[in-house]
Amino acid sequence: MRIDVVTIFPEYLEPLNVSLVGKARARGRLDIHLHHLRDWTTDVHRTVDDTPYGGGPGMVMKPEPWGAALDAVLERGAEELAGRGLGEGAVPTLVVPTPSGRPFTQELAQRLAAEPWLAFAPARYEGIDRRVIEEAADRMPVVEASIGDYVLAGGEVAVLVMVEAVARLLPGVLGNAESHRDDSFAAGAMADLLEGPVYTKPAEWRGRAVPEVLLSGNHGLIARWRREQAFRRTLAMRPDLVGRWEKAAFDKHDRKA
Ligand SMILES: N#Cc1c(-c2ccc3ccn(Cc4ccc(CN5CCOCC5)cc4)c3c2)n[nH]c1N
Repeated sequence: MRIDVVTIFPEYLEPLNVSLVGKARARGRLDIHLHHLRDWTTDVHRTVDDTPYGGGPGMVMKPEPWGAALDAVLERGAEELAGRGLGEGAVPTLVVPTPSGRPFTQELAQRLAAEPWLAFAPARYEGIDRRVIEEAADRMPVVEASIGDYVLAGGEVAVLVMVEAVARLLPGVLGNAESHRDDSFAAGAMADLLEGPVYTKPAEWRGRAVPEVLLSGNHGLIARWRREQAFRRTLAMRPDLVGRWEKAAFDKHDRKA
């Protein structure tokens, strides 16, 4: 997968050089290109923002630098991907982090992980002039997404979240020991349930023992205990998911009947 990121804070994305994403890059599973938006400004001050039409708080990111930056991303990326046999005229899916976006979910991460090329447009200030998104949507798929119901100062943190969530789903990125098979929110027997508690050695620590069932070697009992713990955890932390899980479990049972 190729990923392009256009930002005025490339240093904010340093974490994409370490750990899981860093390893995926080193293994050639992920090819990330950072682009400094100010490289597409034309004034001596390298201005990227201006006052909002119609008044209101803060500043808005100017369309010209973004338009020129996205032009360059498309041109360079298409050339590189054509060189890898992805066919002429390839375009990325443009992901725009925004507080007014659709929820960034595991399902959306899985959808994006199936794409060969993503471009991220993390904004700052009050966001990007709307015409940039509309013009981009005329030439590539655009996904406007939010990582949660809280307010950040810009989109770079969201890019770190989204890239990690997508990267761990790419083939060969997670080792066997770290399967994403039982992820919360992933499809499967524990679909939509939160993970229950996990334990490792020692069997007793500061007077607290590991639940006996986990030491029993009885895999059926262990699996049942884990499902029960996952259900309890979900009921306590995310009762909104329990309904979804019950429906999925019922549908599954109903389909068998
Ligand atoms: N993903 C994600 C995000 C973001 C996010 C993502 C991208 C950008 C680019 C700029 N910002 C700052 C910003 C904050 C709030 C507002 C709304 N304004 C309405 C008028 O009153 C003032 C406030 C606009 C811009 C961003 C925030 N926040 N939270 C998420 N889950």
